Amino acid sequence: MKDAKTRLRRTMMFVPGNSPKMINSADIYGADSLMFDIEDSIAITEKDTARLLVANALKTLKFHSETVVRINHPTQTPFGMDDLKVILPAKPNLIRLPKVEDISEVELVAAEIEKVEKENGWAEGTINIIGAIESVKGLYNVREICKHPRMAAIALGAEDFIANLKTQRTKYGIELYYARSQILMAARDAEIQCMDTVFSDVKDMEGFAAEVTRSKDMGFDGKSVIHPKQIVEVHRIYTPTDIQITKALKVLDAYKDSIENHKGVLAVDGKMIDGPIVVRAQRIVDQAKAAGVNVEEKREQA
Ligand SMILES: CC(=O)SCCNC(=O)CCNC(=O)[C@H](O)C(C)(C)COP(=O)(O)OP(=O)(O)OC[C@H]1O[C@@H](n2cnc3c(N)ncnc32)[C@H](O)[C@@H]1OP(=O)(O)O
Ligand SMILES: O=C([O-])CC(=O)C(=O)O
Ligand SMILES: [Mg+2]
Repeated sequence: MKDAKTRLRRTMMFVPGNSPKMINSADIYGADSLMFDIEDSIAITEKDTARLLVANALKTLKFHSETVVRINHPTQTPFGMDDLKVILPAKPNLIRLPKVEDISEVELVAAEIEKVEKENGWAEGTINIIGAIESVKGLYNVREICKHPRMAAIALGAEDFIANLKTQRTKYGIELYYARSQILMAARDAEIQCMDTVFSDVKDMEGFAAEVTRSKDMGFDGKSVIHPKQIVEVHRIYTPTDIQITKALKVLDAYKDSIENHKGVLAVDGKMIDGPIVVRAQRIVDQAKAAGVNVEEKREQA
């Protein structure tokens, strides 16, 4: 479970669960997580087919990416509990609980997971939950929701959220600023991850890059995406630059030296280094390593 709360999740790509073609090729695009959808991209008449297709894919295909299944809501729709019955035995890494509004909904899904883990002799925490806040009511309960032990991450579902807010999405996202901030604070307080919502215009790569940069700067761990070409852009934005990495290494090396040699206040390139700077430097190095950067090579180049 520890890994579920910390693993690299820069991108989580939605894959419609009724498309064998997209399901079969999804793993080649290098998303950190793949989210097979049986909720809003699937028509009511296709729910049974999508559920079975996704379960079958999970059982028979090998995935490098983390696997996530977005179920239908377990109490607000007649499909959610059946989704769990079919999907859980196929052992996805995470269940995406959409439109979550209350801790009781997380408890309901968690109880089903626990049952299936026990039946199969799997370790506790084999399957975890990512919730999606998609309404004001959900936002008001987000702190309690994030603290459930099965929760690995929380996400914003902006399309539904703005419908509930009775507004529209703007270029700068002012209408989502409060929700994004609140969800982030709740995630950090609960020590789980936080994913930003989809950007639906796949043609507008400039607008997409601007939104990803803003949400990364706010503190989000990653972005939900709907098309393979969005993956490359998010990974580029989320991977620290060479300059950031070498600077961070310098800070960490100086800090290590000051601890080992009992030195007092230290400075790097004329700038005083204190606790929070060391923490941020460590995060940059961790992010670079997680993204596959050879950090030792950068140290040699520094
Ligand atoms: C508000 C919400 O709930 S959002 C979440 C629900 N929405 C979704 O799940 C939508 C996911 N995305 C998609 O279905 C598609 O990207 C669409 C419909 C938007 C566009 O699809 P296409 O017109 O096929 O896009 P395009 O032709 O550019 O695709 C290029 C390739 O990427 C593949 N691809 C595109 N999107 C995806 C995806 N999400 N997952 C896997 N493969 C994909 C296509 O199959 C195609 O493969 P090919 O080159 O082997 O033929
Ligand atoms: O969770 C997401 O990003 C997609 C979604 O369902 C929404 O925006 O309503
Ligand atoms: Mg939604």
